[in-house]
Amino acid sequence: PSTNHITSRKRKEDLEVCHVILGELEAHRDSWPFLEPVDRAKLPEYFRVVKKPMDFQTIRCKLRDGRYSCREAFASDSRLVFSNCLFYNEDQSKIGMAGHSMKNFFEKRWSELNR
Ligand SMILES: Cn1cc(C(=O)NCCN)ccc1=O
Repeated sequence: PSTNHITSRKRKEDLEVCHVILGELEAHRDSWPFLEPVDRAKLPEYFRVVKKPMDFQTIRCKLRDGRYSCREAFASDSRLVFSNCLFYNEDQSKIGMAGHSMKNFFEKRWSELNR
């Protein structure tokens, strides 16, 4: 029971950190390309090249449904949003620049909350 108690407290702390960061990502001025899944109807080729699409709405649903086992699983989905973006978009494009901005913001806040 004691180890389970620790893991459940740790898990609660992990989920809290994820909620804080996700809220900040969603509220960021440069979040607009990432708030919802890329539109399959508008960009069919996107789904041919990006094997694991991810976005903040999907992350929000997974967090709400308790589908993140730990904070690192949340971090890896967050990083997937940014790596997909920088793979598909030119660095100097509007969406590419938003991706760099959001990636830098995430990594800064992630390191601050995990210090
Ligand atoms: C992340 N990402 C988003 C879009 C997009 O069109 N988002 C909807 C903006 N309203 C296109 C390419 C891409 O990599």
